[in-house]
Amino acid sequence: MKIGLLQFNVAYGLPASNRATVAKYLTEIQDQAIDVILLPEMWTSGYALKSLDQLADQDNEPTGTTLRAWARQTGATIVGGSIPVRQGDGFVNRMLAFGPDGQQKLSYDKVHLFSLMEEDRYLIAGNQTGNFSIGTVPCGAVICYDLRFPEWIRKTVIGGCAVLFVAAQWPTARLDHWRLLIQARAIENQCFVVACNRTGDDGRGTHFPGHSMVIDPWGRIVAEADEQPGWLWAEIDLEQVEQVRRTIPVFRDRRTELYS
Ligand SMILES: NC(=O)CCC(=O)C(=O)O
Repeated sequence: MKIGLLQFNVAYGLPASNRATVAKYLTEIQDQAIDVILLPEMWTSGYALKSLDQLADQDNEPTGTTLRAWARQTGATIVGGSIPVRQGDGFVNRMLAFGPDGQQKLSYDKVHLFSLMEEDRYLIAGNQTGNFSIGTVPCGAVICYDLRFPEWIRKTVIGGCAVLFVAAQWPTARLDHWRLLIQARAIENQCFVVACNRTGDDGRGTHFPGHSMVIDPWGRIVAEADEQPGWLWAEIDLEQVEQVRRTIPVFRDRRTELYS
């Protein structure tokens, strides 16, 4: 599976500009055989939570149509980071994925809202795991702060997951946590973790370090970006998942009578 992670400097409160940025990066990869593309968290709006009335999608639009068109155009599954979407009287932080045939594969609403960035004041939390498949490969998805909840990720992986996608806006102040948590989640769940973070400054005092990463089921770094915006590429060998699960049979050895 060939994967492209697109980390970029999300323009605060400017969805049209952010859509144009991604579209421009996608022109760089025409005619390449790519299986999956991953975008960062809240990539249309940034954390402009006070302006969600104007910035959020309605019924997943217009971003749903854009992601669908990009998936068809690139021939890749697009795991579309996340975007704010109006939901009833409030808003959710939602990840959508579309296959190369334009079919929607996933709608996952961030479950753990990050109070340090006031998400709990402005957003409604999801309550369903993000399981989907790419071809025959079982995949899972979580969003940023969800990474700190191993019990939630275990539940996602038990639902079937060889590759876990993570979309993030994770600040530089906790870059060491970002790198360690991604590796830990890969080791304990014996799956690939593909994690895309944004770069740049949000203009409000928070800096984001990029460092998008791909980790294999043994916890080794397959690819890691630096702070610069752009593509990170990785090719992953899915057979490694079963190899690692055979070597240390963690899933067989769980004591589910003691915990679920
Ligand atoms: N956008 C987020 O959920 C940020 C999470 C974060 O920074 C953390 O330390 O956790």
